[in-house]
Amino acid sequence: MTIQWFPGHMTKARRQIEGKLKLIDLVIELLDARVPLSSRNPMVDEILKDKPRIVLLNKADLADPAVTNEWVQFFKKQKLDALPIDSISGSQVQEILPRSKQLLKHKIDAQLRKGIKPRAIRSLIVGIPNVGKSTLINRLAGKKIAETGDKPGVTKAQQWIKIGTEMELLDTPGILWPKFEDQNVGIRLAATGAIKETLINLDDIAFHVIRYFLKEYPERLNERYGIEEVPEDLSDPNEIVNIMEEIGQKRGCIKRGGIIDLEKTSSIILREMRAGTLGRFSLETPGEDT
Ligand SMILES: Nc1nc2c(ncn2[C@@H]2O[C@H](COP(=O)(O)OP(=O)(O)OP(=O)(O)O)[C@@H](O)[C@H]2O)c(=O)[nH]1
Repeated sequence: MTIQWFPGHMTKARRQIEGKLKLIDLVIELLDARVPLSSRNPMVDEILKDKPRIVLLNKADLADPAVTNEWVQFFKKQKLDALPIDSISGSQVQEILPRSKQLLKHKIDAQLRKGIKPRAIRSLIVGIPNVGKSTLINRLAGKKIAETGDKPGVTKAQQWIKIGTEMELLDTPGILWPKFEDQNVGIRLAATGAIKETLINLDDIAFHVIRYFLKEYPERLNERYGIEEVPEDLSDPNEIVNIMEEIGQKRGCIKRGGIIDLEKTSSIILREMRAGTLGRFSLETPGEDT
């Protein structure tokens, strides 16, 4: 599996962000709480350099809360303040301003000591496509500013949006790219809907999802599909395909001649997983190989 990504786009995106960095005090790095590393640009430190930064683990409403907690600790060790949020309901979004002020406290205090009234913190949201940048901008602004959608690559058009009196946000987010060369990253991003399904074989994505759920959340597969036994050897692809076929059989995905329709089965698994029918889940944990 290879995903084509024109290197020229990366250079252009990087230059655009570097141009904006000069205008701002703070970067808000948006990651998907279910896949914080896979949804992270591998060159982000190099691109953002020493610009103060807070990390937001977005879509935390969909992620496994225990694993999200582990990620918060992981980022803390890297001296990064990570905050789980849900941009749709707005849960924890109100924490962004106090955390930003805390991060820039030395600068704000220095201004106050000189008798200067601190100006609004200028910030920029950065993240890969479909991570929720526009949804967060709209939530912070309290109105619809940016175009949102569930298809990757919708964000377009720049001005400062006032977030109360203490923060201003650039209305156009910085678009980063994920680590495409890693097959696991591609699969996890396709599983969470961050990259177009057409780029990766549906069966491949569902295969990896089922294997992960068998390992981490077997009880969910039992509840939903009646999968009572977890195969001993999860590294054996046959075992995983057997489980997928069992699901297909139960869901009536049968082709002519009694053959299980794996593509239809995969499509059902992915749809139900994304709709939350299989419960809240994370597809990677800190320390695990990505
Ligand atoms: N459940 C949940 N869904 C979210 C959250 N934030 C965004 N979404 C959904 O994720 C999808 C992508 O959100 P956008 O705000 O369009 O993402 P974006 O990063 O601006 O995407 P591009 O325009 O492609 O760069 C939409 O369907 C949103 O409704 C969240 O916190 N929780």
